[in-house]
Amino acid sequence: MARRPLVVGNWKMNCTRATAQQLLADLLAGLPTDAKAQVGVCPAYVFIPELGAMLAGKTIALGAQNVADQDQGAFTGEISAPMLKEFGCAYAIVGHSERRLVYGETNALVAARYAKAIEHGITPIFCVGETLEEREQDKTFAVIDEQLQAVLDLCGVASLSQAVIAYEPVWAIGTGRTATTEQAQEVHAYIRAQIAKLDAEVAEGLQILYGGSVKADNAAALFGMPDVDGGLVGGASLDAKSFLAICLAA
Ligand SMILES: O=C(CO)COP(=O)(O)O
Repeated sequence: MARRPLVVGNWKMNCTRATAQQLLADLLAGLPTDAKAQVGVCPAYVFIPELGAMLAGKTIALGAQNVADQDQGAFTGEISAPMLKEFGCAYAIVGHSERRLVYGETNALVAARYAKAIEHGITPIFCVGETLEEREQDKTFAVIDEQLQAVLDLCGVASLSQAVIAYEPVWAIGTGRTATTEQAQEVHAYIRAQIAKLDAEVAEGLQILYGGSVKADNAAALFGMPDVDGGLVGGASLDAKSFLAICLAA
């Protein structure tokens, strides 16, 4: 089964109201309608209503950078899946390393967020990946096993047919230090093989994105690897020209 490439821009906590609109307008103007890759953008929550309106009927998909583990209630600062759905979000990133490491989100919390996205028909972009220290201690696969297992325990392998996985080695995020194509392929193939042990069909159809210093000049090589199905792009997604070049490399 051929997997369609997917390229998603994670804008993180960047842009003003005006620059967010301009960036999206430039992407809409520059992305060919017959682009091979599905393209998505994940702006900060406050920009979602306006950008969602700009995207009505367009081919670029809208996503959020996180999603609550609850539907509604006394959860100050959280945004629920039904709220995101109402504003047209097709995707929600869960378990980004910045959430895990800066804000202390655990595997269990990430799995609960993932579950809510699935329950409400939002595709979670489930991030996994090791720190530099973990890689140096040869713990990469063990760390990824634990991150995956939390989601498998709560939601089962079938849920992955409605999800996307993003492998983001923490040491490659925002550092300009990209994983080599071989390093990325090795981990992507490992993730797919682990899932294939449980369900070969789900594993075959699963889009596994690479994230971590994806740029216009390394995207084609990364996306050319057999188990790399696109990218989750941070810094380079804030510049329309470079993000469009990355999209077209997929
Ligand atoms: O964290 C990332 C995407 O979610 C990657 O960020 P950079 O592309 O800036 O390294």
